[in-house]
Amino acid sequence: ILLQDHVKDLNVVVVSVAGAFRKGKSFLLDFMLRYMYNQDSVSWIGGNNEPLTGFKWRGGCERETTGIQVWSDVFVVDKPDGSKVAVLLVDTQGAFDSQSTIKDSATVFALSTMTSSVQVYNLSNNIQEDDLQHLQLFTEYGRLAMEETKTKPFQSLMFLIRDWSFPYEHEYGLKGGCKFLRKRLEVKACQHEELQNVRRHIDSCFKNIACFLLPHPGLKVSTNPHFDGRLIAELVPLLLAPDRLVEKEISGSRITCKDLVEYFKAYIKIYQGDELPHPKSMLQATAEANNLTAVAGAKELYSRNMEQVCGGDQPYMAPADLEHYHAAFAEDSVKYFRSIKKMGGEEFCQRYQTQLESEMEEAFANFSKHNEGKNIFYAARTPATLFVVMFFTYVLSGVTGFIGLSLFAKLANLVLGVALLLLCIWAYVKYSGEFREAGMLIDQLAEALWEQVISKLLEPVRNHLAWPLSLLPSLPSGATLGLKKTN
Ligand SMILES: Nc1nc2c(ncn2[C@@H]2O[C@H](COP(=O)(O)OP(=O)(O)OP(=O)(O)O)[C@@H](O)[C@H]2O)c(=O)[nH]1
Ligand SMILES: [Mg+2]
Repeated sequence: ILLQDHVKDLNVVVVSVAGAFRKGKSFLLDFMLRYMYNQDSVSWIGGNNEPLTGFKWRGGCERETTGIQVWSDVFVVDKPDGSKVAVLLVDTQGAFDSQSTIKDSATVFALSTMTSSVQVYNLSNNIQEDDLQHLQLFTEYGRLAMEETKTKPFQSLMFLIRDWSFPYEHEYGLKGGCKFLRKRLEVKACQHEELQNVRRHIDSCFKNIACFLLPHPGLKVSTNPHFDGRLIAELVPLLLAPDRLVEKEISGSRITCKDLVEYFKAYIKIYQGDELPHPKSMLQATAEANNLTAVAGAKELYSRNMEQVCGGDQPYMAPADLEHYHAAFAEDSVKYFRSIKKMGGEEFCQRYQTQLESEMEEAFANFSKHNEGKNIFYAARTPATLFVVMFFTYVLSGVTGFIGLSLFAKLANLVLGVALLLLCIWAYVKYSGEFREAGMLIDQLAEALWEQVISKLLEPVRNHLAWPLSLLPSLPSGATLGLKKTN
């Protein structure tokens, strides 16, 4: 549609209508079509007996329009300044129907707002606070997908209020609408911050904001055909008369039909990807926030308790005791988590409890490591192992040299030299903090030697001489050094 030869290089004007489902959006767009097809005629609005065709509309309670639809004819209009522009009319899927998630509704609304120069926000009866909140959510979702600019990201927004029934307070039409809107969007010092934020957000998103009050088409229409017609006849040219057309701009520059295709593709790709957060229903978002706060509070309680028994300034503690404390504190924290009132129900809450438990396990692993670091025997294990190796090879080289096996003696001496070298490197690393990878390698080597050879060799001796050798490091399993828990 947009790449036809006669339009592709013209600046584009995109008028879109969006809002909740079943509120007469497609119906209104069909009047816009009548206007565009019969622009030169004063009676463009048509007779009472002409069927209203174009974008498919119907009565009933189930949704009709799905997705985003553009009218297949792009209208070429001469503006008063002599330039030619292409006008595109866009119908959208109604928000909040029973088959769409909040994300679906937000995506349709955001995409149509991002790609239109005039967005008509179609509402019924009144502007409610939730209408503003949804507008805020949807436009924010749109803004996220666009490149960040200092200017306002979107162009014109027209609140269109159908079935306005308070003309005695604010008269029908644009003038009454703008007066009403000014009052509704006013930011007052006495307002709650939440209300102020919504209003500021909407103001920061659109360059122009207007409002039009349209009466109920019901009885008045059948008894007085000119009544409603007059207002529709007023509304449509406001949006579509040649001198009122607003060309689509993206980051400050006007775009052509051809460009619009590229923008559509790019935006759709962003919404298909995983980069954007998921817009959620109010209950879900609130429940998540409740649960996350409770998880954070419970975890904080756990960390504080653990800090008290094994924090940085506390001495080394036997791992078994530490585990004991961990179990008790974790239980307390879960109890605390469960005692906080949260929205979302049991199953939802259970998911966050599992998250809390795994976070505490993670924290415990860190506390344990920290605790092990405080054991001086653990720290001394590498040099101890190297010393044992050196001692053993020294004796071995002496004995083998004495009985004439000089090759063995030389080999033992070589190992002795390597062990000594490793010890020197290790000491340098510990002292300077440089070449930490080399230090870690030596630690690993020593640990493997200790676990695989020395501790096995020492096993029988340890069994015979239980007490003195219990001082030898045998971490991490079952060290009995450290302080006993006091109640
Ligand atoms: N009360 C009222 N009804 C209207 C108005 N305009 C149109 N309708 C009726 O609203 C019904 C739905 O019209 P559609 O144009 O199909 O509504 P829609 O918003 O496009 O609906 P979806 O495509 O499902 O989102 C039709 O029966 C129209 O006659 C209006 O201003 N007030
Ligand atoms: Mg529709």
